[in-house]
Amino acid sequence: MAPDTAVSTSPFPTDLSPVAPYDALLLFSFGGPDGPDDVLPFLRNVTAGKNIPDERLAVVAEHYHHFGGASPINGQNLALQKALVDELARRGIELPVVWGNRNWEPYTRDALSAAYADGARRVLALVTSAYSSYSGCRQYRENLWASLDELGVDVGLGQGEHPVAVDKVRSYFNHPGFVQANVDAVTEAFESIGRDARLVFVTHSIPDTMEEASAVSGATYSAQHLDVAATVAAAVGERLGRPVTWDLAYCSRSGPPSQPWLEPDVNDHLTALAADGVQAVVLSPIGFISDHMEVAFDLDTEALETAAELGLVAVRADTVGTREPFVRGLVDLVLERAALARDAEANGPHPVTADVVADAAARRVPEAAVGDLPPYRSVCRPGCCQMRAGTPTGIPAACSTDPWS
Ligand SMILES: CC1=C(CCC(=O)O)c2cc3nc(cc4[nH]c(cc5[nH]c(cc1n2)c(C)c5CCC(=O)O)c(CCC(=O)O)c4C)C(CCC(=O)O)=C3C
Ligand SMILES: [Fe+2]
Repeated sequence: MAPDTAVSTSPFPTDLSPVAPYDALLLFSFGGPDGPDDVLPFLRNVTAGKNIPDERLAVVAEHYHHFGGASPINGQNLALQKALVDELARRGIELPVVWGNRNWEPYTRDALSAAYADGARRVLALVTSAYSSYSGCRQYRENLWASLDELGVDVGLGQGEHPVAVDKVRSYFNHPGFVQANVDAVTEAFESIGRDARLVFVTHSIPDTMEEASAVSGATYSAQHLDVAATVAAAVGERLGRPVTWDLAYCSRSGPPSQPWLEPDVNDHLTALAADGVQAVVLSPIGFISDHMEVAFDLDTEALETAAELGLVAVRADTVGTREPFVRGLVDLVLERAALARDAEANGPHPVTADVVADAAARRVPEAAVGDLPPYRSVCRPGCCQMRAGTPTGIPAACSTDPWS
């Protein structure tokens, strides 16, 4: 117990709004086509400067056309935006929530521009990806920097001068809210399958080079998933009253076949499990927060078809979507990031910007995490999550101690 005379170091002073210094929250997502005419321009946006073969693009365009040319992701982001607004209101917190995307309308720049016109000068970005890697973190931060640059020019500033300052909520893969919502969803899937089953966690594959580069600010992309998977599986086992056997598999590989990506592919893995005598599987898409195209097509269409062909009984667990523990956790993360910002302003750079904060007690603001890994950094390190280790992209990125790395 701290002595009574101790100076209060509460990260949540009562004289300030709990979200100060922020005046807007940016729900920051990938984006997806709204109709058939958007599919090709959207895919061009996504793959600009990437080494994605034309054949792969034609295949992915078909996935979208299979669903009428519209991605489910935009409706899901609107639902999450509404859930965040409701949860903030329930707590009596005033903070407008704007929605912007990297690859489709509403674009990041336009969302920031609207927030700026409404008076916002300090914006907090919440990315719809729970894990850290080039695709899940840095690429969003690069888009943020470019968008802020354009907005600066719009309002009469020069290139490199930003009218709004933006911070980012840390990668939240091991936050208790995200983990709890996954535990609930997987438990429900086991209850619905009503028999013993292998638990197969699934996430987006990435190139091996991107996996290696993801180590700069902490555990790698695959290590982050393995930690969450172990935590979720253990909690589900406790709920069911028996241990659960699990694996991690990958979906949605692209890139040329010559380039190594994380494996096993979920379809290959199901084939191997069936050959081993496994009869039933629960697929848990822990790599994704909503049922967007990777889930709707790569899992619900393709992987479930593979399972059926193999004679496997298979159920796909829900993504966290707008589940209550998840949304509550996101708002907790917003308050935590605001407390970190206030603390940094009052007491100098926060330890989150230092190299190692292994000891939870040494943190001036408590940051919740479950599993074996520490909470992820709120401010990315120089060179964090490049496309490949040791090869700077040369593209500036916001929300880092070194934007130009
Ligand atoms: C790690 C990761 C996430 C999870 C984190 C996060 O959620 O952000 C994610 C999410 C998503 N990926 C999406 C769509 C696409 N991703 C592509 C391509 C790629 N993804 C990659 C990685 C990831 N992607 C990578 C390494 C590539 C290769 C090219 C590159 O380095 O960029 C391509 C091009 C065609 C193809 O190659 O498949 C498309 C169309 C959508 C929208 C879905 C919808 O519309 O509902 C979402 C949410
Ligand atoms: Fe992707």
